[in-house]
Amino acid sequence: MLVIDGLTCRFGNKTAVSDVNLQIGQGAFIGVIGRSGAGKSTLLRMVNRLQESSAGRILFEDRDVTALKGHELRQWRARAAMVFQQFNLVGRLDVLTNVLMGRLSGMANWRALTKSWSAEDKAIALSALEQFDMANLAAQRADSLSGGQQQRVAIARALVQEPRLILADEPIASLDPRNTKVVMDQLLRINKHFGITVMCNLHSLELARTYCDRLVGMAGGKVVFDGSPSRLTPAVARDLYGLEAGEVMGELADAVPAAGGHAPAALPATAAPQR
Ligand SMILES: Nc1ncnc2c1ncn2[C@@H]1O[C@H](COP(=O)(O)OP(=O)(O)OP(=O)(O)O)[C@@H](O)[C@H]1O
Repeated sequence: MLVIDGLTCRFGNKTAVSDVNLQIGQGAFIGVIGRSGAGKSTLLRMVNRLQESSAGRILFEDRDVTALKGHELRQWRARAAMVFQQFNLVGRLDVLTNVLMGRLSGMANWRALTKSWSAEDKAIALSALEQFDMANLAAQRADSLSGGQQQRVAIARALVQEPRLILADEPIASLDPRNTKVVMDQLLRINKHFGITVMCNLHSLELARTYCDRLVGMAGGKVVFDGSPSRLTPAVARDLYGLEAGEVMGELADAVPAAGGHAPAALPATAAPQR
């Protein structure tokens, strides 16, 4: 269980994330939705501790993640693997080495410094590539791959970190529709097969409704919707996205009522299904 308790992040006078409270059971697939600037990235980055919080706590299986330092913090960052919109691979290195980077946190210092991978680490990395039908690309430079292939390598790298949680920050924002489906299917497979919790920031509500079992809607740094995708009605979308609602709702756009006819402001955060 991941517990986010009163989590807040301020940048100077700006409150990017304000008093967020969530309880997320192991194995959930959570979509974090909301317009640009709502605080989605900051929330995910705080969970990984890439971004320090200004107030509040993060607990994972009753352990206070917000207090971790040094080796324990590095281990947490491996257990809560990030997947980024821009993949964050090392382009000049081959695919296998990029995946092996996911093993660094568990390696002895001398091995990590000299990048002398053990036979076991190589086997784990190759097996991760095989799972996604990418073993044939192991020797290719990462920057020679398409965007979709690079994101699949990044997810393989996340998987060899032996994560309990994958934090995917708009993972398909740079991809075409075909690769979007491949990458989302890959995240779903990891979620279902290994029981790894996924928290995924998504711009498209259509995708969020298709893949996620729970949606967390943010506006102005606060959670304003928390519930199952079926409860994400056009009216809720309008509250979250305003005039952009039609654009992000995809095939449901026609059902979105005309602007101005709906009460704005924050919705009450609702009791969410906990798994
Ligand atoms: N390092 C930073 N310094 C100052 N302000 C920041 C920083 N990071 C984020 N912000 C601000 O915090 C707010 C939330 O940003 P965040 O990136 O979390 O939103 P988001 O919902 O992920 O948006 P997007 O979908 O555009 O990525 C924004 O107003 C943003 O400008």
